[in-house]
Amino acid sequence: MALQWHEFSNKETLDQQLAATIADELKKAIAARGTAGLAVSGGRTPAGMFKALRNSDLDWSRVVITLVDERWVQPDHADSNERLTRENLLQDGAAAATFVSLVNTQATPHEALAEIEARLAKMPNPIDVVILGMGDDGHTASLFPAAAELEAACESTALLAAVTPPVAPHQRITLTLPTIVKSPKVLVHITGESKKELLLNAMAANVALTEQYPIRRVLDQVPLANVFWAA
Ligand SMILES: O=C(O)[C@H](O)[C@@H](O)[C@H](O)[C@H](O)COP(=O)(O)O
Repeated sequence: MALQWHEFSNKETLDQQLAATIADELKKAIAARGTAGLAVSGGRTPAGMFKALRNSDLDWSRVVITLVDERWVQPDHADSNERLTRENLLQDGAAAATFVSLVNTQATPHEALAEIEARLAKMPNPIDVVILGMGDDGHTASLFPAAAELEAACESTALLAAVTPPVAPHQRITLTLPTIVKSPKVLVHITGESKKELLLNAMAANVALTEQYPIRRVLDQVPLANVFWAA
């Protein structure tokens, strides 16, 4: 595991540079195999980057986009990561991309897993580019510390797992840790001094404590993780 930090003087520059990096990786994948897969995070951090990425000059019709994780709400809900992605990324040029939704109308993600896992047959495997966020508790994707399903989601051979966060709202569906770390390009997108400090603490923590920090468990298995950060 190695971390490469990319620090920017403001969030706008970070968004543009991260978008340019993602676009380059997607173009390389399309040139190599004719198709490219991208998994994006939700939450508050990515909207500006999505807006910068959506006009990148690439053949979006060859790109398959999904989420790293989704809250178990319908796509018109204010907390939906799909809604965030549709409104901010799947517009302009990127409207031509194929989007794979991670929700259906079943009551829980646990019941829906098999159907949604089958949808991901459209997604290149490994996923060419995975963008991770990080929560204030050290979670990434929906790998939450102390969740009952955490160990299974860190060891599963499936693409997806259902997770019940101990504190955060909504049940979740998430890429499993093995699915994330199989990607050749894992990019971490975080902002603010407290997240920088948290990530550095997680990476420095004694290995016995790493279960408190799912982000560390993921990055320990990535040969080179690039962190994009601005205050
Ligand atoms: O659905 C989600 O909550 C995410 O995909 C999640 O893993 C997110 O990346 C972090 O919670 C950071 O969220 P913020 O960007 O809102 O701080």
